[in-house]
Amino acid sequence: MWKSLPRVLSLVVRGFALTLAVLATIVVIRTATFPSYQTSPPECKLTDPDFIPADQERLSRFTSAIQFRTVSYERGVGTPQELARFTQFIRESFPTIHGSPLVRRDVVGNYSLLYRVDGSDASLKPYMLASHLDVVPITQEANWEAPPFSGQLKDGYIYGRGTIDAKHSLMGCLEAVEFILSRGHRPKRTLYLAFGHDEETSGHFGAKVIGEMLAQRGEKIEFILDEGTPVGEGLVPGVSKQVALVSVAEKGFLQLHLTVNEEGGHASMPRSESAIGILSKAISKLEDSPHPNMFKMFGTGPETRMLEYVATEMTLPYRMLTSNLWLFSPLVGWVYSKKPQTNAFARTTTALTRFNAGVKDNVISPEATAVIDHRIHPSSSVEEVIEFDRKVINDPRVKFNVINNMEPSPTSPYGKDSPTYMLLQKTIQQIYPDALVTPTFMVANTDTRHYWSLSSAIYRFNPYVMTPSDLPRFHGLNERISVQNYERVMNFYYHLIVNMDEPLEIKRHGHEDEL
Ligand SMILES: CCCCCCCC/C=C\CCCCCCCC(=O)N[C@@H](Cc1ccccc1)C(=O)O
Ligand SMILES: [Zn+2]
Ligand SMILES: [Zn+2]
Repeated sequence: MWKSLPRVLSLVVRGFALTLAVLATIVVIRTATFPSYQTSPPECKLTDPDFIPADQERLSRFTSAIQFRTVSYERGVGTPQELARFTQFIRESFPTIHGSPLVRRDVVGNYSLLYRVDGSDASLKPYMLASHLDVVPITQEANWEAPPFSGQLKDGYIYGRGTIDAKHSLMGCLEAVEFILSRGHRPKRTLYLAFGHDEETSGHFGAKVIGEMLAQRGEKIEFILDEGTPVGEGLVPGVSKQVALVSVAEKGFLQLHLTVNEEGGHASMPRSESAIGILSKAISKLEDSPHPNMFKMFGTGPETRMLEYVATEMTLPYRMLTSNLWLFSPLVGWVYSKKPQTNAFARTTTALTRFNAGVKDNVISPEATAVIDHRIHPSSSVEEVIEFDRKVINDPRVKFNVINNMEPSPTSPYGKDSPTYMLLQKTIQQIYPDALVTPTFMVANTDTRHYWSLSSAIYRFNPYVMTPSDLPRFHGLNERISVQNYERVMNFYYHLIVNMDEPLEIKRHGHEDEL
């Protein structure tokens, strides 16, 4: 028996070497032949009259919009007077829209705005551009480089709350429609503009009512475009070109309230465990036990499709990994888990957002509460997340209460078989001729959840460029947009509206059919 050992070992080594060689060959072949999902940008000239300049007048309108403190604090707690002033400002700033016989304006839920621009061909389904009037509150005001409600122009940037979330798209859409109507053009297809007033606190009194109103009218919408993912520069690992990230889906969310009630009493005679201690252990277990990494689970959802769309444009090591996700998805998953902004694409996230307990230094608190904010990966569900958390905490003294939840959204059509996605791609390439375009999903949420019944084609995209260092500006300090980006925003919506005059059909040219 011992005599045959060298032979057996040699067979094992050879078998191993052969397997490696076969795997390496497949990897190399797939890397070399991986299909490109990118199309060349369309011909277009971005010169007057096909261009909206960010001139003094338009910049000043945008600056003024930033100066309205339309803050949403909690659900149902906003700034009604500011909203009323802001909607009046909008009415006065866009006289052509507000005087046009083609435009119907409805005020919904007291402050939200719904415009309908009547197209010339009533047989075409309308489409909808969405944004919101409200903004989140300011933190650390003293640390801003320019006052947060100033709209101050500094070194080519306009500073202020709402500049990227989302008064840019609100004003950008209005500027585009004003521009088109003032040139005497009537769009072929009816267009809705839907601007909620409480998106930042879940859209319950704004977008939800708009959605219900349109549903009641029996309106079916060709496609909806809301705020969303940007044109990333340095955001997608391994890609140096700009990548326009078009979100075709949205994570779900689950806001959980955890409570522990225990006996309180005098701090001089503590029991071995307290409400605070029990809850602290529970939430630290949650933080230490991330939800499964979907790449590592050989995911096939939008998290992998997004990468495949740009695979051929990646640097060689990333290109090799991405062209061979069948083998390397665990490794890619590991890479993605290293940064918060990429980790959010890999899994359901867990954020501990509130922790409350105690009334006095020498009183043992009888109660401790915490809020957990989960954003649910498209391949998971609310039930799965609650189940996971219960197992991890494994302590019946911790009571669960669901505050707010939403299942991950349906996925909208994308790729060459979707005329609306391709129309978005074409418009993006008119503004960003060098950018790649890829479908992805939103890691945060938008008002579009109130519009699911209106359309099966819902996209979330912000037509401005963002770098990794810009991401903390969302809801954070020094929110700002460059003048160049604001100009691109206006022109993106303008080009989109013009492009919507063309028939929506699947266009196939030669070898692109093969993809
Ligand atoms: C691998 C690719 C990496 C790319 C990274 C891209 C990073 C994403 C960039 C920007 C995304 C920003 C999205 C901004 C929109 C935020 C909208 C928002 O804040 N919505 C609220 C809505 C809400 C939800 C639940 C309760 C109340 C309000 C939110 O999501 O919190
Ligand atoms: Zn927003
Ligand atoms: Zn926001």
